[in-house]
Amino acid sequence: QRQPLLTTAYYRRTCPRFEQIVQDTTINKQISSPTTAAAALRLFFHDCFIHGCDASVLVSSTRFNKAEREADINLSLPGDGFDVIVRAKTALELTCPGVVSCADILAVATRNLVVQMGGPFYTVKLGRKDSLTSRAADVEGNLPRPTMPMDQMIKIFESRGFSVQEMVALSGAHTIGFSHCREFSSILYNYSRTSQSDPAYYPEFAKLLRSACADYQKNPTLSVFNDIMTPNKFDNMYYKNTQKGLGLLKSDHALSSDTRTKGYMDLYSRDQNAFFQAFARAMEKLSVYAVKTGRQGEVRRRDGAVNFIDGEPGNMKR
Ligand code: HEM
Ligand SMILES: [Ca+2]
Ligand SMILES: [Ca+2]
Repeated sequence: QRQPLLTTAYYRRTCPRFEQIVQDTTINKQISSPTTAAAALRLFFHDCFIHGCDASVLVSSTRFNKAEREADINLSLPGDGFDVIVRAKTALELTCPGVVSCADILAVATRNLVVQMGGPFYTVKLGRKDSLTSRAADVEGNLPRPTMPMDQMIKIFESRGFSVQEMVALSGAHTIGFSHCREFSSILYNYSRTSQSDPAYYPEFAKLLRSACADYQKNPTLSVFNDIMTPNKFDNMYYKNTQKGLGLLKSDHALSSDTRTKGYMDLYSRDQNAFFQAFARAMEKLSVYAVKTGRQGEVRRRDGAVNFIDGEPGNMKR
């Protein structure tokens, strides 16, 4: 696929305060809701892997269309991730109406929030257009699940041009944020530390998780930190944890035992600089993955709705 032309100067004349407005919004939002950074980072990943970084994940369902947001895997995306984008969009529409795409806001907000958590800076080029469609049916099978075989996880990344090493680097995102108990609880029982395919939980950690999640079937909102050591800091602790049996998801354990990924997990657990460099480069690459320019998309008036669909109520006319 041809790489469309994005530039860092895209809004320099049409919306010179773009960067400042997004920056003010992410800082205020992260202070009032500390879960925002992880929420936005996962939201961004789930957007980019489905038809590129085009804010398709932000679209709400209508009577006529079940949108990506309502795909099963996206139901757990927290409201704070959507809210920070809506806030920036609202401020930007007051300053430079109809100019800045939701896709650009999501890309820059995510980068800012990663940096605010202590993670590496990377350049985000601008000029993405927003998608004209969003379909829940396009999601399943195109995002990794914790119980997927490694072959399939690798395929999902490689089919989008991301190497095994880049997959491992991007997974370091699990250094922040939460997972719901239902995502890993079934493997907390009856696992064997010696079986190749079972996760090698440190026994005391498994015990802790079993008690934290004991009630999860009655209370599906129960969740735990992805990184129990430094949950609110973007660092390489995710890799150190998984090596010690403190990985949370089955996929985290798989990455540290599979021969194709283990070497990179070792490298990033030893060397935070190597991780930061690889993560920054992979995020920069992710942020331009399959983006839409020109007439392939539009600048939405609101994040949650495409501007006009024939005969569809609830959407603004052009
Ligand atoms: C490699 C395969 C991956 C799998 C199987 C996976 C799976 C998951 C699952 C099941 C959760 C818990 C969601 C919940 O219960 O609410 C989660 C959380 C998260 N994932 Fe991943 N993920 C993967 C890769 C990635 C990548 C590449 C990124 C970003 C670059 C990412 C960023 C996050 C973040 C930030 C959270 C925390 C979300 C929050 O706190 O709201 N993940 N992931
Ligand atoms: Ca998308
Ligand atoms: Ca951490």
